[in-house]
Amino acid sequence: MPFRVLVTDDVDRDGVALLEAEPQLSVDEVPTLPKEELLERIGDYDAIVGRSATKISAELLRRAKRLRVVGRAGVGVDNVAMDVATELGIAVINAPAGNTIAVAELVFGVLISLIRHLPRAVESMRAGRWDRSSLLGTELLGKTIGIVGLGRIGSEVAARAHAFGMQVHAFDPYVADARFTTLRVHRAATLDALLDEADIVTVHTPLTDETTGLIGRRELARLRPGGIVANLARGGIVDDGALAAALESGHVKGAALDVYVAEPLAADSALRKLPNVILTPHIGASTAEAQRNVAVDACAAVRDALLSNELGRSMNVAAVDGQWRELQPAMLVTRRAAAVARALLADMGMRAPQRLTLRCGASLAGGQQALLSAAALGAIEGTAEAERLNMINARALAEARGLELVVGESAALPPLGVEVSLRGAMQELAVAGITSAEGAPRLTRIGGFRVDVNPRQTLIVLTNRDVPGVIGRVGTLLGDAGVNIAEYHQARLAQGGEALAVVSVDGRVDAGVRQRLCDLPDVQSASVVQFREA
Ligand SMILES: NC(=O)c1ccc[n+]([C@@H]2O[C@H](COP(=O)([O-])OP(=O)(O)OC[C@H]3O[C@@H](n4cnc5c(N)ncnc54)[C@H](O)[C@@H]3O)[C@@H](O)[C@H]2O)c1
Ligand SMILES: O=C(O)CC[C@@H](O)C(=O)O
Repeated sequence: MPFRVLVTDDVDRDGVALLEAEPQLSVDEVPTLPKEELLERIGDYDAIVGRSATKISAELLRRAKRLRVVGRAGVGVDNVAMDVATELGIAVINAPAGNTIAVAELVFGVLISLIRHLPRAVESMRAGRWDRSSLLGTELLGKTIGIVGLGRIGSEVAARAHAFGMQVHAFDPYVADARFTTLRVHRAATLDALLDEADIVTVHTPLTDETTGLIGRRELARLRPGGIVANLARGGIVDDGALAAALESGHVKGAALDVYVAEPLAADSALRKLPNVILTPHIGASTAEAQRNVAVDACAAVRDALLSNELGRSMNVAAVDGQWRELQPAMLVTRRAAAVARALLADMGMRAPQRLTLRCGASLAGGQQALLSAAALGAIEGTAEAERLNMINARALAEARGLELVVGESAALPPLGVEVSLRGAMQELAVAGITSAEGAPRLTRIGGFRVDVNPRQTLIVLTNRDVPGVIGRVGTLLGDAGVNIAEYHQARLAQGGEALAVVSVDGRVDAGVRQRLCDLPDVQSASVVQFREA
């Protein structure tokens, strides 16, 4: 059955066409739906793609029993209940870069409109007047622009501000000095320092707890008299009430707003009546180029997530710096190692490990967070509802069970090696593996035993006394049970001592066969690890 994708909010055609081109995808394109209708329909879809108009609420996500992917043709995901999506294992994919230029250009559009009184000039001409004297403006040249948030858009605003001959200052505690230097931007040590210097303040941060009300009454008062404020980022970063008061008192000379706490802005909002304010209806990203860019970007990523389980672009899966495909073998061996450790400990009577420690070789350092998700997945799969368990929610689910997750690099491992260690109150077991560019991933160590086996389909792990005849008896028993052996690796610590065998077999091994293995002479334990599909 094809995956069903609901596309809404006027996502650009070029993006939708990418989805429609796939025979395995069935696409329904609808205008922005009223909340109740969307709640009714969402249960039929595997993915939804939209812009900011459709609210992907917790209620909607919980109704969406099939949903695997939310695609956002744009940057902001403040319309998506991200925590709930993560809890349910639903990937949230956005298009972070495609509308950067559109917003940066609009910043200068609205600033020049403000300081040259363009709306009044146009209006006066339409009214048949010739009011040149009341339309005396000011210039950008030589003025100081204070950029709050030197990310994608803030950086493009900085580049354009230079072109206008402005002094460019910015405040962004999360951006390194080197970036300020490259962009030729003066770093303000604090927001207050920025406000002290700026003639124009423009915000380009996300809306977070920290940035809500970032520019409030105190900050506006700090701005020099006659200052200008622009918010084309998210409603609420600039406190509208405080801004209105500062504009009415004349302390702030002008403001430009494209975004509002509640959108659409109420028809009777007091903001609409403020003097010298340019209001636009959230059109920062509304250029043909930007809409095409974000639609193509988001739809391609949604397609790949559905058809190839490619989650590297998902915001709520651990970041892997664009190396999702390259990390697949390492993720697989990590997940398998964790599954083996969990199964062996469970057979020793320890079903609730308290701590999972993942160590990665040097070449896997950039993928540590994704690999930790893979380890968490391996550690709980088989004991959680498979339908809803994936790389996105595995860590949250594991932690909810009290499993502490730790990851770090280890110089003792080969560059492409991993080791998953699970620890309970009394026992600890480490399972190591390795991946290579060419071959299949291999498990290389179980506890103290060196092994060499490809963890595919089903693994039987036996402990036995190192005496003659055990391998033959195991082989015969499995053969009689119709279980085909793919690989058999026998390891021992010392001749005649304890030995461990890992047997990779095709298909399933039932409880009866396992019991008969346990009952064989000289076999001390037999565990069966049935791997889930990758
Ligand atoms: N008006 C529109 O149509 C439109 C379109 C696109 C993006 N946006 C909004 O613009 C904003 C910026 O987008 P972007 O793509 O540049 O994001 P980005 O993530 O590239 O940059 C955001 C920057 O804000 C900084 N930041 C975070 N918290 C901060 C704080 N407390 N103080 C100072 N800096 C802080 C971050 O370090 C980062 O550098 C977002 O809110 C986005 O939703 C609006
Ligand atoms: O046009 C839109 O859908 C919103 C654009 C913008 O705010 C974004 O978050 O990308």
